[in-house]
Amino acid sequence: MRDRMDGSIQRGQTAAGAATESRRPDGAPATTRSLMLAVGGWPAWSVVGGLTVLAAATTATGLSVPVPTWARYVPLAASLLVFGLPHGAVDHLAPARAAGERPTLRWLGAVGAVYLVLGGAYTGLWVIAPAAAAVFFVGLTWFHWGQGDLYALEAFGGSHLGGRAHRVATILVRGGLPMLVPLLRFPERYRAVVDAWIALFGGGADAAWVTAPAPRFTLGVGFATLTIGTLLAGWRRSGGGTGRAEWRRDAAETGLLWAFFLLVPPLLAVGVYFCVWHSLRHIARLAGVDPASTAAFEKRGALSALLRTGRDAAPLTAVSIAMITGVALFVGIDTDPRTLTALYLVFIAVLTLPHVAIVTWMDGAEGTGVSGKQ
Ligand SMILES: CC1=C(/C=C/C(C)=C/C=C/C(C)=C/C=O)C(C)(C)CCC1
Ligand SMILES: [Fe+2]
Repeated sequence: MRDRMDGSIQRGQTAAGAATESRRPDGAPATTRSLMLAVGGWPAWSVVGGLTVLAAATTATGLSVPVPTWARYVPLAASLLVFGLPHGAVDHLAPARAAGERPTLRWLGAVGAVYLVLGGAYTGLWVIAPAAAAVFFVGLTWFHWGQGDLYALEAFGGSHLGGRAHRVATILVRGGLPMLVPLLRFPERYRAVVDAWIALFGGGADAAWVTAPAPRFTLGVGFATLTIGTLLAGWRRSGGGTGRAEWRRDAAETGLLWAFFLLVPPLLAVGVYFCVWHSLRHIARLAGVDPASTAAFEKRGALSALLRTGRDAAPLTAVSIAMITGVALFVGIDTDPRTLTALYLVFIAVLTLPHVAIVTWMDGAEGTGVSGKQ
């Protein structure tokens, strides 16, 4: 969908691209790239890189840094305000903007209906079959976080990305890093999180299959092979010049995330990743389709663009926090952080299904992700 021209991204073919270009004929595609680097690139690389170096140093020196139990919950708790919940709270405006239109009542109604139907159905599944709903949630996040990273790779340049098979493989690799790699190193902690989701619904909290060693070994070897194969395919396509540099960034990110999720305890790692990696990348995407945020970025920089998107996200973030607080009070949940985290994640799960539908629709409208052509 994007041809490379003089090192900038050409988005002419797409609905959003056409609108973007007509709004800013002076090089909007390059702005998409710098927005993704400034908002979705450097902050994520610094935080995830810093934590990985720290974790590697303590592991290598055998030094044990006791992380107090409550601290493990901090990033996930922070995601209520720090980019996590807010990144989805712009869904009512995002599809219209991705299509190069103004959000009208019709758009709002359509997004509301998607949330009501899919969110409602998925809530039902949690009540009827919590174990199946839990497995589905991990699979859904696997796809969605992979989809988010594929979009970012394209925004960075992405000329090493191939056709559909390579794109699907890239989604599987990028989504599997946060969803599968923690299981390989920390099965017990992984299982505790899944058990707590199921326990919320009173079911027998026993996801014993999570910690079974044989499938874990097979999954690990399979996923490592998929990672290497996907990177090799990208390397072959990348040729020389900027393509090779883009491939190098992809490979470095992939390696970094492998190390991060192998070294940092999962609750902490997934919480940090959700806030500064996935959510910030999506916010960079949102800012890129919103003329006001893009203008703010061009004039005053990344923080200004973030504040504008934050303003759009504020009302529905507040509604979501009120809803989850209401549910917690209504069911009289205890204040054990494990239970609160489980409730928060199930709440996120219910919001994530419609959110994924919206983002997948945006991919189609913009001709990106699996919908992208080479
Ligand atoms: C916390 C945690 C887990 C799952 C988290 C999930 C599934 C989060 C999903 C968040 C979403 C979808 C946000 C919206 O984009 C695991 C990997 C089971 C175990 C380790 C700790
Ligand atoms: Fe998302």
